[in-house]
Amino acid sequence: MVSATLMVSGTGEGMAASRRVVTPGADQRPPVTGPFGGLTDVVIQRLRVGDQVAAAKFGTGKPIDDPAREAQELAQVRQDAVTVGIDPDATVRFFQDQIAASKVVQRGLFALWTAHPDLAPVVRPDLTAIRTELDALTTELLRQLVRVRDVQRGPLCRVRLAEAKVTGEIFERLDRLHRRALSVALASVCP
Ligand SMILES: C=C(O[C@@H]1C=C(C(=O)O)C=C[C@H]1O)C(=O)O
Repeated sequence: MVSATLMVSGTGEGMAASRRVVTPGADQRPPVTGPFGGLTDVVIQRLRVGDQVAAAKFGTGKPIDDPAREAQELAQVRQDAVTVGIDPDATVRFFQDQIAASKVVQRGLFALWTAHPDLAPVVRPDLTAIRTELDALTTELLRQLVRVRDVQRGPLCRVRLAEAKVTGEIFERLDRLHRRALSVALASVCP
């Protein structure tokens, strides 16, 4: 039995974000399907880390936006893209979307927790540790981008992406806020 804070759709944006439910084998969900399944899976993992970032910042006066950190991340992925042989501009665009999506999550949760302080997290995670986790996800996302290169160029890119997006939303039980963030995060995957 795994206890997880799940985001349940249809109950108002973010309102269910802090509802504790116990799901049998939440770690055994079916995988997001199709050639973009792996990529979408990691994108969703990164969105969930956005919840942790929000919890680390909320009530501390730390702003959601950290332009210096963003610039450093984007410079790094530009360099990494060249190393692994994928388009640096497209890669930077993709990571700009990941950052924007994380901020959608953070803003949504800040708004929720401000309006409903009883739903605010009681434990404040360590932002430095979370950023280490984000860096690891960056490496994994780059790996996934290399894997999907040909599908991105193919005629069915949007169809395949829609498949991964919909199965991701359902299997990962994303609420409205996280679905909105997922749309932002996947916006530039297909040319
Ligand atoms: C995730 C954070 O919040 C924002 C989003 C970032 C990201 O998604 O990489 C980076 C910096 C911040 O603008 C953070 O501060 O680490």
